[in-house]
Amino acid sequence: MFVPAIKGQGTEEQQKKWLPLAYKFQIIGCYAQTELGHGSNVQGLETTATFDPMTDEFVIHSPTLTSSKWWPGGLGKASTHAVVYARLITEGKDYGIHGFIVQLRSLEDHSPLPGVTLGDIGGKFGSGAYNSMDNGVLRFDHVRIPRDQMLMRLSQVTREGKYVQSDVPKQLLYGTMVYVRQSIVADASKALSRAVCIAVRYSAIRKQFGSQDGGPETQVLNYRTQQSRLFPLLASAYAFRFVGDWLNWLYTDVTQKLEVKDYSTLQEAHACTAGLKAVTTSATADAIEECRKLCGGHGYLNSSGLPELFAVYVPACTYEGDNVVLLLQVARILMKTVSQLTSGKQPVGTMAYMGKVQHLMQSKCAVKTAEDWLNPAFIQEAFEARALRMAVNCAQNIGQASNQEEGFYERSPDLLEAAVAHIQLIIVTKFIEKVHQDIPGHGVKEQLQNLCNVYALYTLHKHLGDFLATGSLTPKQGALANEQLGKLYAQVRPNAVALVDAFNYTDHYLGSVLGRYDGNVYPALYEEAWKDPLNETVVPEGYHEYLRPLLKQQLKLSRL
Ligand SMILES: CCCCC/C=C\C/C=C\C/C=C\CCC(=O)SCCNC(=O)CCNC(=O)[C@H](O)C(C)(C)COP(=O)(O)OP(=O)(O)OC[C@H]1O[C@@H](n2cnc3c(N)ncnc32)[C@H](O)[C@@H]1OP(=O)(O)O
Ligand SMILES: Cc1cc2nc3c(=O)[nH]c(=O)nc-3n(C[C@H](O)[C@H](O)[C@H](O)COP(=O)(O)OP(=O)(O)OC[C@H]3O[C@@H](n4cnc5c(N)ncnc54)[C@H](O)[C@@H]3O)c2cc1C
Repeated sequence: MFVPAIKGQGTEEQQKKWLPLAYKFQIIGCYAQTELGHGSNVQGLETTATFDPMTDEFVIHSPTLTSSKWWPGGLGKASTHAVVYARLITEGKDYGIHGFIVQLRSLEDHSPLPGVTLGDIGGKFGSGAYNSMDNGVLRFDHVRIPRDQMLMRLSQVTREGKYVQSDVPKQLLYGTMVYVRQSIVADASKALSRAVCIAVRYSAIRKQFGSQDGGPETQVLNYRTQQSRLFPLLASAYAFRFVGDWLNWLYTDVTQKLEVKDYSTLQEAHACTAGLKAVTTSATADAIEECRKLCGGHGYLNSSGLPELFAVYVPACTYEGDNVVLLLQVARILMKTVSQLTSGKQPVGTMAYMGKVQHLMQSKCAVKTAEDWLNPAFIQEAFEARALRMAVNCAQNIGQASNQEEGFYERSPDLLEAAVAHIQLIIVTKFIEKVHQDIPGHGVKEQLQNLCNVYALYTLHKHLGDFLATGSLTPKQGALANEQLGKLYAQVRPNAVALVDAFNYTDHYLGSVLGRYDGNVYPALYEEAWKDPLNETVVPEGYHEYLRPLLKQQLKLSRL
């Protein structure tokens, strides 16, 4: 994040100076935004950067305990520099949050520079790999930096101390977060597909209970309940991959537009990255835990790979924007779009469907049989109607409040659901678009088509309340969707293992005895147990000190 921050907010000159140093690891940088007292509310940060025209320097200071930087990854032990976000004060006026490059440690011996106090914030959730990340705490006591270490692409402070705003939107200050949020969506698919690969492979190996005619035991993957819990997660892994690819395209497109000062798609980029980050990370965190349960008792062993995957993954719901906070950003943009519908302004990009308001508010779903749900046009329209009607309902309810902000606050739980509906529509749409493209490989398209339908109909089934409450579907149509879903699971079953093998993960990368490619699970589990340090001794440490006296005493008592 240090590098993208300099790329996005630094002038060409600043980029020329700092980026080669970072690329060659001659300096190590971190992204120091969050403080002890404020993370979500970036405008509430308290660290100050006060310009001193006498010396042509900024004085970086932490005025309160709550202004201590808290969480930045790489800060605690490794970083020599940070991009620090602080309130810029010049000529006695507070101009709000800006980025500054600040050296923290000596390049000679790595000791903190004068006025800098820093360290690691301590152990984190689980005993997994995230504890190898040195998330840190940082305080400044009037630390001076040259004026040219303010990141000056978006605004500048002159030698005289005059504040000059460039003609670019101030939201570009948040550009690094937009970049990382789109990477996090791609990362969600990776984490989810790892968990699903382990659970599918193991479910094909694991057998429980005999068949009714006394034949061999049943692979747990053949249980309908196992399929109905697992196959939607498999479909989600593919869905997130495709929407992640599309989001990467959108981000690249926005970046190219920004270079020629076209800011028209900035809002779209913010809404899509924030919303997709929130929906995909929440779904992935839940799915990894579900995969653990799908592996029964063995899923709880560290050697299954799932506990560590969960512990490392779950903060994704919080970092780079708490998911609820991000969904409320999407909701704000939805409300703005709804309010502009009456003025005739045509929504664009992923909001374009809202332009069909007249039709979608009254449309009746034409599904009559379970097979009708295989028609992508029916799926698309049902998701569009649900999302639009939820947004319009929210807007109408907010409109009845005494003021907009109060209404937004009161209706925020409904707004969250409306935002989720909009984002799920994007995921479904991008999956449908994907399966309409040319897809090489015999039968691959058909499999992707099945997964696309599983993702859409499972999402519909899970959120059926939304579809019914908005009148987008009848209860009968909801039941038909569920009936079709069951048929789809049966079609996915013969290819389930191939569909996870297609992720092409090595055993080393998966790090799971349950998810081994060769399926040799039981010998591997048995062997793994013996590697436990507890098994290095037969008689445990502490036996003579604690257990023996206790056992002896019991023996004496029983002889009395
Ligand atoms: C690099 C490779 C990555 C690989 C990825 C894999 C894994 C990643 C691994 C680890 C990640 C590790 C660490 C994570 C690091 C961090 O967590 S860094 C800290 C991140 N912090 C946050 O995300 C804070 C969340 N808060 C915010 O984003 C914002 O402050 C806010 C919630 C959006 C509110 O801001 P505020 O200024 O109050 O805005 P307001 O609501 O008033 O909106 C003003 C207008 O600005 C628009 N807007 C808001 N955000 C953006 C944006 N990002 N881009 C564009 N526009 C934005 C908003 O829509 C408003 O527009 P109007 O037109 O005025 O309505
Ligand atoms: C592993 C990890 C790595 C991190 N790395 C970095 C880093 O490198 N650099 C950095 O600067 N930061 C980093 N962070 C900080 C991270 O970005 C913040 O923790 C995150 O943005 C959430 O902010 P917060 O902690 O202030 O949560 P809070 O905002 O305090 O959230 C607490 C609760 O309040 C709710 N809430 C908050 N505001 C609202 C609202 N307006 N409406 C409704 N509900 C609300 C939230 O939903 C949540 O339930 C990291 C955090 C973690 C966990």
